[in-house]
Amino acid sequence: MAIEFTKYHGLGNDFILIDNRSSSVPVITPEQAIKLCDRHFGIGADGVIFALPGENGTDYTMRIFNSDGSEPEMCGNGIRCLGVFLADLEGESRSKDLYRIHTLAGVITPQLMADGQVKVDMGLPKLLAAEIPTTLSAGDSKVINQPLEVAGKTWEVTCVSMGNPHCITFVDDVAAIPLESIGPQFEHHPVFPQRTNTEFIQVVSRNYLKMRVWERGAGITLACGTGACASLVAGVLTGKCDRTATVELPGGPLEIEWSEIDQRVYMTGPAERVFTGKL
Ligand SMILES: N[C@@H](CCC[C@H](N)C(=O)O)C(=O)O
Repeated sequence: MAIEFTKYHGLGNDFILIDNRSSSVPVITPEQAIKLCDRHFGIGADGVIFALPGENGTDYTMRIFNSDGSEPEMCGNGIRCLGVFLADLEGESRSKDLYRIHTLAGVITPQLMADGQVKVDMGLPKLLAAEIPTTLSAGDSKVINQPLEVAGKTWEVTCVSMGNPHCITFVDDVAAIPLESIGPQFEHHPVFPQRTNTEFIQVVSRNYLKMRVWERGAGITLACGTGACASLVAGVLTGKCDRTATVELPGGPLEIEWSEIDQRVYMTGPAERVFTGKL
């Protein structure tokens, strides 16, 4: 059976997108996703994303497999790519610019803007330890500036869930962080029962943050949308930044806002089609 795919990226966080609208079961298994994501023996990507029929009255459902075959609840850069992919698939029959997407993190709404950017209502951040989940604090308390021992050093971490878990550490110089060696130690730390994504943040000003990320199930990536949202929320919780900021990632900038009005997080950034192919 031939399966068509399109490769997209959001600031270098790259995905294989598959039109799965005729079935609610992904046409690729997690094991196959691992092979497709391989950068030497496959297509090469940080994950595989499926556009499935909508559930619970939504327009579509998004599912995603990380490059290690695990299934995360949400993906910020991926959902911007999905928005553009859906618009391409619908072509002339497209009647709207805003899609309601069912995800494991709830309903997320990417909106295609006139300037080509995609603005996403990423929903409410979750802040309680049990929701992250982490055992770093009592389940019903927040995890803000908590000490965590990793690689023989004590790090002050703040944890935020954007549907998926994030552990954020503020540092003086992101370039000096040995991400390759310490990333996996954060990801697999026993205080994170579902593993974690880990963000290192340098506060350049109250509206400009520099970020490097180690992603659960994917390792070092050039950008992480949920990570940028979680980091801004962590910056506000720790008093380090304003509620609106540019988060500069190795792949480029994302504009993030944690709205004072509705407490939801909004992310704006690009999504680019790279090429199409057939498996
Ligand atoms: N790159 C993504 C996040 C993808 C999921 C993550 N690896 C996880 O397992 O939670 C983003 O842009 O948010």
